Amino acid sequence: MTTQSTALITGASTGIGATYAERFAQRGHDLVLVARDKARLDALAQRLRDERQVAVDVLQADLTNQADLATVEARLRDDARIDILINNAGMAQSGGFEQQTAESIDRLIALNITSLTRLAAAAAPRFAQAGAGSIVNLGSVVGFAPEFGMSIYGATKAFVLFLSQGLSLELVPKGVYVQAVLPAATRTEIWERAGIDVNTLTEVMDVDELVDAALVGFDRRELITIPPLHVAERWTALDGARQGLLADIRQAHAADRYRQQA
Ligand SMILES: NC(=O)C1=CN([C@@H]2O[C@H](COP(=O)(O)OP(=O)(O)OC[C@H]3O[C@@H](n4cnc5c(N)ncnc54)[C@H](OP(=O)(O)O)[C@@H]3O)[C@@H](O)[C@H]2O)C=CC1
Ligand SMILES: N[C@@H](C=O)C(=O)O
Repeated sequence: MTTQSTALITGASTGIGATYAERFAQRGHDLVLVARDKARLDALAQRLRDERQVAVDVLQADLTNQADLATVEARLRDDARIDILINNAGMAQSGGFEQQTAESIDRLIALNITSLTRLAAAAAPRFAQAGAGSIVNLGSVVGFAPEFGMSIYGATKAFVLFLSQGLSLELVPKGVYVQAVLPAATRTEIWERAGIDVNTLTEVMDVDELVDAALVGFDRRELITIPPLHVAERWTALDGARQGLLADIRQAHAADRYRQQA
């Protein structure tokens, strides 16, 4: 059986995921492409087989469906050729918090949080056992921006950042690389799917540029890759301030500002 490195990419039928598929095929990786739209997946798979002479499997799955998610989990657990997981599938939020329904909330969290976490959990033990493997999680700068107005979406992306930092601390000592990629507005269908005209946005990055930048971070084994952040020190300062806050936590007693004056 071939030991060719294989990348499993979720949300691979279009946008960032489809671009990751192009790039990893160019790099000679075999692929497993996951999404709901089988026709688009099949067309991309055949083109990449023809153009790049790599093996491409299509795994049609709705990652908000428990049975489909379990199928993809099993593939990650059982297929030893897969050593890269691109946890990319995601959706944005349509409307404000008050316009959300139980179903829209459940769908957003099921895709952006549950499926991403479950797939990382399916891959991590085998990667750790092998002492190798990469897990790439697609977050968003919106995870830093409650001002953006997509409160649930942004919260899902803040989750992705936190999870990636935690997984990196746990898995890097076992030889597993973890990367969180945080794009800003990037020209894909996600906007139209959320009912937003991408052409109304002032600045939008081309998807090829986003993924190529994310892969620079991947090749450098960077933990947090924020392609649109031109002042890298902003992130290091933010994360340093976070760690400073933790250092100032005194758990035994409430801070003076919360203590009733006698
Ligand atoms: N574009 C942007 O501005 C930004 C995007 N991101 C993040 O990047 C990631 C990719 O987004 P982007 O490429 O822009 O989005 P697109 O909407 O262009 O693509 C989303 C992909 O996810 C798949 N997908 C959607 N729902 C499901 C589902 N229920 N089950 C399985 N697959 C599903 C879609 O395929 P199908 O419909 O065939 O299932 C598609 O392949 C997301 O996590 C997003 O949050 C982060 C910051 C900015
Ligand atoms: N997907 C975009 C918001 O809809 C983003 O994360 O910027």
